Amino acid sequence: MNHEFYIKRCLQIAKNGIGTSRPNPSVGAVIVHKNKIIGEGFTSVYGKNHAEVNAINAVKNPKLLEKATIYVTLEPCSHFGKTPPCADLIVKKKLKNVVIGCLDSNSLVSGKGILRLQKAGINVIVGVLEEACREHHKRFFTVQEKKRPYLILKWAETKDGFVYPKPIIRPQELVSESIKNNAPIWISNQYSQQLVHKLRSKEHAILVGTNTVLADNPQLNVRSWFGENPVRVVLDRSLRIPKNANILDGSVKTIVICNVGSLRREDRRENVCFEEINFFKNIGKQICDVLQKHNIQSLIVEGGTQTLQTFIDENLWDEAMVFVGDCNFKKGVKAPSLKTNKVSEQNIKKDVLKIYKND
Ligand SMILES: NC(=O)C1=CN([C@@H]2O[C@H](COP(=O)(O)OP(=O)(O)OC[C@H]3O[C@@H](n4cnc5c(N)ncnc54)[C@H](OP(=O)(O)O)[C@@H]3O)[C@@H](O)[C@H]2O)C=CC1
Ligand SMILES: Nc1c(N[C@@H]2O[C@H](COP(=O)(O)O)[C@@H](O)[C@H]2O)[nH]c(=O)[nH]c1=O
Ligand SMILES: [Zn+2]
Repeated sequence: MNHEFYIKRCLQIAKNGIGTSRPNPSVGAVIVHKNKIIGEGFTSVYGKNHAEVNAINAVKNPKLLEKATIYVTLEPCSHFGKTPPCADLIVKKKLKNVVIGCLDSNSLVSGKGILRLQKAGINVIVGVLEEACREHHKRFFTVQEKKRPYLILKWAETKDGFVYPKPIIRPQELVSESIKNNAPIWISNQYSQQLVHKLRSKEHAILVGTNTVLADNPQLNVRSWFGENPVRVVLDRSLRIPKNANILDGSVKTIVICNVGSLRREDRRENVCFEEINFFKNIGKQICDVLQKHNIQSLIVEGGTQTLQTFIDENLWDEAMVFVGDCNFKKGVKAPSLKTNKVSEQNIKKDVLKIYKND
């Protein structure tokens, strides 16, 4: 049997649950009998069925299960969470073989799911396309193993390395009424922008710095794709962002991170959660701790340069997506500097998307 072929199919369908299954990993499961797929499933929204249950329920003739193989991207669970253990269901349905992409590193499950299957006399194979499965479950593994969200840095720069054509805006240049007229200056093209919205729909939260809000008045939502808007996170050390900024409109959950002691009663707003950190050191680490507290599984850091550089300098990032637009600014706010070799590059019309990984 071609195990890699069926695990590839599991990975393909597992993509459907990214962005909706969290904090559960989006697992893919495929049931095969005599080289024919007889059932498929991926993880439902949190609290509902796991992939294995959906795949088993999809099999029209349950009698075939006893002679079938189930393929899964991640070790079947063995604990009672929101739902009963999938390993127990596989034992109960008497599946013959289980082929697993990678082990679960959740201490409640790790190795225990496999043990349960083996004790019931089921043949278990582990580690088929292991690296690809770990990559697919990167958000889940980062939270489990590093106790922080999966961190994606993202920005657009000109060919000559700028993110904005003017010097940084000083707070005194802005009065609260004027922010409504502010908008981003686009470097990347409309196709790249749509790709960014797709990316936003897959990740749990999105963060920007204070100057970015003042200069761009961003919305940070998913308008050009489908799916949920990410939780907005904004740095506002001394709470200088005007209350009429789009980011504070309460349309999605928003977390404002300010300096210890700067929050006054009158700053509080509906649907905005204020969190205090110490802005003098380890800002990135403290932000991660705040996000971990809010159970955030992944974060896109969208800029500006100072905010992105904060995460780079603390070596707190997993991947970086840099869109290089087809233009030059000659001066302005410099792009962050990343001293890592890029792993891939693709053209989006005249833009180039460079992807870096931090191993
Ligand atoms: N091309 C692109 O992809 C993007 C471009 N931009 C552009 O970038 C420009 C803004 O970039 P930039 O000026 O770097 O600003 P940021 O948006 O990174 O905001 C910087 C501010 O955030 C707070 N802050 C962030 N990190 C730290 C830190 N480590 N320590 C203390 N305070 C911190 C500070 O606020 P405080 O001063 O109150 O202490 C600081 O002034 C804008 O003009 C925007 O248009 C922005 C995003 C993406
Ligand atoms: N200028 C620029 C970007 N800018 C980023 O996008 C934010 C605006 O988001 P929204 O208000 O949702 O459209 C802006 O504040 C900044 O973080 N992004 C890019 O992909 N390409 C670009 O050229
Ligand atoms: Zn399960």
